Amino acid sequence: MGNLSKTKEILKNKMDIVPFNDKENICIVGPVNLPIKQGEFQTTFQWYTWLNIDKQYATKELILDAIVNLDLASKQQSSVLIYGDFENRDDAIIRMHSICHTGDIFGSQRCDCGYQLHESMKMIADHGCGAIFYLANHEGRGIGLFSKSLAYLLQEEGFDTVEANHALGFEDDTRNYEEAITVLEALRSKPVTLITNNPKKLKALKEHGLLAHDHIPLWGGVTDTNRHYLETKVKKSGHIPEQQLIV
Ligand SMILES: Nc1nc2c(ncn2[C@@H]2O[C@H](COP(=O)(O)OP(=O)(O)OP(=O)(O)O)[C@@H](O)[C@H]2O)c(=O)[nH]1
Repeated sequence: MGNLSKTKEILKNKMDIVPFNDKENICIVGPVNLPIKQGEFQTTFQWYTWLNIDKQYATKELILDAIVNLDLASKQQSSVLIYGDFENRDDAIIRMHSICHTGDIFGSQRCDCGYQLHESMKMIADHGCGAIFYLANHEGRGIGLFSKSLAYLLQEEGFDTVEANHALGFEDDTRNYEEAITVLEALRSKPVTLITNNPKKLKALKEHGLLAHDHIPLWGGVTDTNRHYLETKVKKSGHIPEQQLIV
């Protein structure tokens, strides 16, 4: 303990650097053993997190030296929970979950995000092999938390979720899945089955040749306060209704 070069050797064994774009690499760290308990549901996932980092930090050593000065707490990172033999098993199921501060953390009933997060974690553990990507730069379908609160204020005046985004000058959905797909490709090369109702997510994976034929729909957690939001997903955002099961 306390020997700096030994500490770095331990950490470097759990780090992987993969190219992302012209300016950045992605540094993936893990697996970290993560026992979790949510009510009756209790299991252990293998947790990986990742950092988009300027290519000037080209080695693990340079990254480890830089982290104290990079103000990482103000740039929230994404992560992924893995269950089972994710690299090798043929039939892995995954969810690409967009962060929802209000739904996932506070249990907001304005949306179905908290339900989808917890339900998909259970589905993956029950299935025996899969991953849940928790995407930190997707808040409010890509508009950010502050803007989402403005959108909610407009919704209280009668706008639906899509109209509120447009009224603020945003697209309905500005999310991008390239970063998560790069990490997925580092963890596994075989196709996956996606837990989603969202055809844009299916399209993103399909373009990378990573999509198994079927998808797994995830409707539920409907309340009086999120029913209109869920209906708007189908009517305006193109989400696949409950009864239509094949891509
Ligand atoms: N702008 C905006 N974002 C919202 C609202 N309600 C939830 N969100 C965000 O929407 C994201 C979840 O997206 P959804 O479209 O509900 O679901 P999805 O991820 O596209 O599709 P599924 O995989 O089927 O769940 C999260 O980032 C939430 O923060 C809202 O009223 N306005």
